[in-house]
Amino acid sequence: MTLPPLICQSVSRRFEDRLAVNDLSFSVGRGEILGLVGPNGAGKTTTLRSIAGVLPLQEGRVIIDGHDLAAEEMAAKRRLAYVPDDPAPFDVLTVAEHLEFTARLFSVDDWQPKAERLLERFELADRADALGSELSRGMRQKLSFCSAWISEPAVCLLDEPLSGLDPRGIRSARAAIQELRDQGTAIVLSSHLLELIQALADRILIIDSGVKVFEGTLQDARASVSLSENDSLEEIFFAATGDRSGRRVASLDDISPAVIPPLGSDDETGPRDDETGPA
Ligand SMILES: Nc1ncnc2c1ncn2[C@@H]1O[C@H](COP(=O)(O)OP(=O)(O)OP(=O)(O)O)[C@@H](O)[C@H]1O
Repeated sequence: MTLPPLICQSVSRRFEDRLAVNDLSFSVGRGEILGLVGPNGAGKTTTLRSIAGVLPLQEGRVIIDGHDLAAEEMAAKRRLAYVPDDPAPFDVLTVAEHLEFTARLFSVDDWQPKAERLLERFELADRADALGSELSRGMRQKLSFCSAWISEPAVCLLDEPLSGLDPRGIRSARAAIQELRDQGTAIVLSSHLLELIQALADRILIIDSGVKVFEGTLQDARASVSLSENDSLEEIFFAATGDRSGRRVASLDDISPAVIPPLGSDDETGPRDDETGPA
């Protein structure tokens, strides 16, 4: 039996009286990109920050590469990389020192050649000695990519990963995301760039007001809202999230697959084969 590298089970997150994420469950399989989309304030960043352990988990369960985030925090976090929407490197560390720090933290073998390759790839090699405080917005983004990639994570969370990148950086980042997927990493890719999601994601998770409104493939979504096979994710997005009065054009609930075991399941090792998501 193989568990998906990322399992989120009934995750909820409240900020005072506002429920930002509401009973959200999904999983991401090995070598799969899950596209996370939703309107402003839908709860995408809160979801990613909860999985990454940046926000303490209030309700629900997160399992990363077989490790329960609450019970085995360090083991779970060692298998996870997170590229936040606004990366903030340490002001007093250089670019090269960031990669050394990350590599040592994650016990990466033979990290130096990997770091050099990543710096070349993301066009940071000539800024290796620059301090974090000296980096532009796009350079901080590229450094965040390098730091995530060097740990060879089982699960990678990407929050608006292309923001701030120049055209060459965008091309490199897209290729790097696909290669990471091909190496078997489970990726959650959150973005408002629906063209990016449509091009890279294997499945889509649409959330609105913290609630899942759809999980599945583009084909599933098109079928459920009677769109043609040429209709884009943008059409599906509007159908799923409705107009701003809250009205949904169509319900997509019926085709959202249940892929994880119920909370409190007796089988702590996870779901049976026939209950798991894509392997
Ligand atoms: N630290 C916080 N304190 C209070 N409320 C918060 C905090 N972080 C997020 N929220 C609220 O939680 C809800 C979800 O925010 P979140 O940033 O997760 O949305 P998002 O889908 O990432 O939005 P966007 O697309 O605009 O980035 C919003 O109502 C937001 O105001």
